[in-house]
Amino acid sequence: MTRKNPEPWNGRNDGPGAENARWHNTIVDWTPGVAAGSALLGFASDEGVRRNKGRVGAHAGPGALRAALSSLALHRPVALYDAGDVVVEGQDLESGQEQFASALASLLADGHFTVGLGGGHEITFASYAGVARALGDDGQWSLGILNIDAHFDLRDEDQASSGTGFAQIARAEAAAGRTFHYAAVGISEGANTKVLFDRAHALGVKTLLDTECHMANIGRVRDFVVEFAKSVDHLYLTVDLDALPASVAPGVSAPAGYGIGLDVVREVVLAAAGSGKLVHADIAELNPDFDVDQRTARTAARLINDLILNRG
Ligand SMILES: N=CN[C@@H](CCC(=O)O)C(=O)O
Ligand SMILES: [Mn+2]
Ligand SMILES: [Mn+2]
Repeated sequence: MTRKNPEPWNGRNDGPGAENARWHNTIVDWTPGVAAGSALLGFASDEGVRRNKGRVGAHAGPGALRAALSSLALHRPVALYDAGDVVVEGQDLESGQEQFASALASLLADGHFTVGLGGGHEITFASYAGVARALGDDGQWSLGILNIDAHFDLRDEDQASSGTGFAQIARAEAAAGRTFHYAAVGISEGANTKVLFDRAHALGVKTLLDTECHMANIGRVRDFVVEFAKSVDHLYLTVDLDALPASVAPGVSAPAGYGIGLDVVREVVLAAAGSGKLVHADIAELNPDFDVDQRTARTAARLINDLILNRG
């Protein structure tokens, strides 16, 4: 595992000034002591996907997300920082998760809003660990974890993977004497066995199925997010891109057979961003090897942009 410094951002340049602002000519490298803003931290890992028997390639996700963000126009002044990547080398996922958690906790302690760039969904335990450290590991705060995903990722296995993150968090929260607050949006009945649904039920997971997530039902979807956010002190949003239809997000390990529409995902992201509770978000499972015309990366980039610009 290593820490990689940010690389230069490039993109279309239409001239100087705020009216020509894009990500690449606005974002600067994070350095200690910079004014609070929004900071990107990559997690270049697919060791969790490999352990979960998926299609590897997500280690290149952070670079592909930056490339898709670079030319996006910025319509409001915003302080953007790139804090580089934590790179998981070989099979040492746990050291990488620890290093990501430590770097994330420092950024949060400095007052930044942070966005984790995955990487497989093994990023979620690293994100959680960093947020918990920043809040105070032994504190009695409540953290809501909102996951947009086709999968519960509640596998109960000896070895951590991209499919175990929320079971690991549940155990960590119980060990700290806190209640586990987990809400999942876009869950597919076809992609989760009864064992996983039963585990979700036993853990009190609030669930919206993919079949419930459509625009005719958007009021209920929005209420679900708003009520969940109200019920906790702090919110962490994680977006697994395999929640989207395979036509929108082909570049993932496990493309959705059904999937929830981008308009619904955007509403969920905006509701989380506007909750006033959101401290951290991450985007998981982008696998550039299977992407088509950067379709998945571009979609993810718009969601990151929406999240940062609409955070209340
Ligand atoms: N993070 C992904 N988790 C899914 C993967 C499913 C699959 O590979 O088909 C899971 O473990 O259920
Ligand atoms: Mn998934
Ligand atoms: Mn997942």
